[in-house]
Amino acid sequence: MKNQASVMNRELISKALQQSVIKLNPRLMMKNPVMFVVEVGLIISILLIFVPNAFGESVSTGFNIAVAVILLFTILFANFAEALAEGRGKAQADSLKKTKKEIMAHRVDGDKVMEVPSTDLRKGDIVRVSQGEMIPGDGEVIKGLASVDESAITGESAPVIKEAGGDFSSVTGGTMVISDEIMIRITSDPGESFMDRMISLVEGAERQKTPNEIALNTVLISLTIIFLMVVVTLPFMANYLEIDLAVPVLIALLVCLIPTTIGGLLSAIGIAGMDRVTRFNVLAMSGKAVEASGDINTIILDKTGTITYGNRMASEFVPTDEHTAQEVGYWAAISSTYDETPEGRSVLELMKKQAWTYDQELGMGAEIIEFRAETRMSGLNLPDGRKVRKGAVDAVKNWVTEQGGTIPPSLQANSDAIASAGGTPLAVAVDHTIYGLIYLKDTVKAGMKERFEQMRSMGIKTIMCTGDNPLTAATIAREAGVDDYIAESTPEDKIAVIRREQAEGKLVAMTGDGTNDAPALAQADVGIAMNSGTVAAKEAANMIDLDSDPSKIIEVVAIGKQLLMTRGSLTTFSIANDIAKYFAIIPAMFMVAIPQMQLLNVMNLHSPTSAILSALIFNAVIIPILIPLAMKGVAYKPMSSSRLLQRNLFIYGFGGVVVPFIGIKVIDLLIQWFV
Ligand SMILES: Nc1ncnc2c1ncn2[C@@H]1O[C@H](COP(=O)(O)OP(=O)(O)OP(=O)(O)O)[C@@H](O)[C@H]1O
Ligand SMILES: [K+]
Ligand SMILES: [Mg+2]
Repeated sequence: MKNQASVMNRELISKALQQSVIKLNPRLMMKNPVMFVVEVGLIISILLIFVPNAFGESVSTGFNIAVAVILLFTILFANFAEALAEGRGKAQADSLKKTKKEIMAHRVDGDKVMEVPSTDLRKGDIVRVSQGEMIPGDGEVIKGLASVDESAITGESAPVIKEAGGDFSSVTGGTMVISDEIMIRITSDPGESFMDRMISLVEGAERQKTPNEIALNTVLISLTIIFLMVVVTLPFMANYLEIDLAVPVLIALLVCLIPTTIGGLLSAIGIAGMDRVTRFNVLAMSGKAVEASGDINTIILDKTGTITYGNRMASEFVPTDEHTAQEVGYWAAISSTYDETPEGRSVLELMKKQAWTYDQELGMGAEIIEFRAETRMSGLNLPDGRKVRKGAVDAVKNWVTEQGGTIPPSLQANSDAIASAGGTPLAVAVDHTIYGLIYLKDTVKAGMKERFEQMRSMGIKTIMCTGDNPLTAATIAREAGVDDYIAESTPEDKIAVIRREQAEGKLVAMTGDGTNDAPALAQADVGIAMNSGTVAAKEAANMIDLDSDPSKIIEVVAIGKQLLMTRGSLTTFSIANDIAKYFAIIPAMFMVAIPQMQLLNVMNLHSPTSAILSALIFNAVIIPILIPLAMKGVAYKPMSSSRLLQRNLFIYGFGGVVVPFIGIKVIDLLIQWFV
């Protein structure tokens, strides 16, 4: 994603110009009712050029042609805004498509290995990928460990470790294995891969109007209908005053009154917002998620892999009372014989590093108790009847007590010492005896404290939710600088926290990487999964951060706020504008018949004709003038939302009334020699 198409290059502009003409098709136009009304006006005014008396009172052919030309440009400008916004996504999609090529995969069928094209792979297929080979499809590592170059999708050149079991098990098609060998279970059918989704996303194929946009559109349509009724009834009232109003004049009045500025820019604003998120290397699955992030009050983060680097490694075996470190290591290793999680394998690595041995045969034929977030334990039930466990200290304590064992006196102090240093203690037990602890080390990602400080200044509360013990949680929470934390939380607890906040009327974002985070990611208003995380997490989320940086939420929130502000500001501006145009046109229409109307001609415009045309020209050119603002968004500074609102109301409301007076006057001065 980092190899972006430059913001405005020649090719982009020429394609957008083409699209602006193609979009004149009334069937496409109908999707934007405000601009569709302008198009109907255009058709009528063209008709009047050829049949001037079609609706009675006629005006000069020159005026008729002028109105038609200005209306045509009004529509073209609006189309251009939308096409330009869409064009950037299309250019990105094209460059992504180029990286997508067909490759050969080694599909494993039982003990046969078959060479098949990647397009033949289906969900559930198992493939083997070795050093130097491209990963043929999205999937989950089921065996082995490899370093993978994901720069094709993330733009990040440093390789990442992918391994079975843990939160780093998901792989993406099109990325490259640069060392070792892994077995992968394919998780997507052809055409539904991550890359496919990414392409259709940036291409805008999946773009749907957000609820906010639909609401605003409804307001704009209502305004249009109201003004349409006003303009249609106007001739009857005028008739009563014995004034004849020509149809082209009425069309010009209508187009000036209806909210064409925001109507023309609305979809460009939305598309550009999505595009800005993508440029921060975040994939948003819907515009709704981007908008919601602008109003986020609370952010829930998981600890391991989100706030910390997540490579929780065994660094020491700590015995209790009469036991030795070797004994702890021995039983920790036995319990980890089949534990494919990074924590489990790091135990075996620490044994190797210490050059301590254990009976590798002992675990053979044992019943495997896999690690689960709910039990927070893993281990084996040995064939000889002994049960070996390792896991969160409180979980193992409960398990030992249930079997009638006692808790060694020194356990608590040792475990507290590890936890207060920010480490995770895992207790190791066989039946009713606790041998000691495994010290799992992890570190807080760099720069977290400053980032959480920034969130606080944006008025966002941060809560860390972890399955870890309270002491470790407290230490990491302090180190990272989050506002609040919840320890020993199960997946259900994470959802409960989100629901509690939502019940208070708050909008909640959740970041996470694990399968156990998936339900919470789905429950949150904005769920951001780390790209390093599991397939389940990525599927449940409505955004994926390709850089796996949880503090990226700051940028996403800023973009969301900016999107909402831009839309609000331009709507205010557009409607304020129309008031000024009203003052230009209404006096002009009645001036000839009612000389007193001259009083209302506050702008002292040259003639009725030039007044109407100036207003109409201003109405058209304001659209392209505002395109850069619609695309870039109005500037966002972290401050309270009420102050922001006041500031924007002043700039865009007051500015919206004043600017047209000046603009129309200038245009009037310029065209007075022609009319
Ligand atoms: N392989 C394992 N075997 C036994 N116990 C484990 C294993 N891995 C983790 N644990 C224990 O289970 C607890 C919960 O782990 P898990 O990774 O599910 O936490 P979590 O809820 O995702 O929170 P976070 O990711 O923020 O730490 C850990 O704190 C640890 O005590
Ligand atoms: K208008
Ligand atoms: Mg986790």
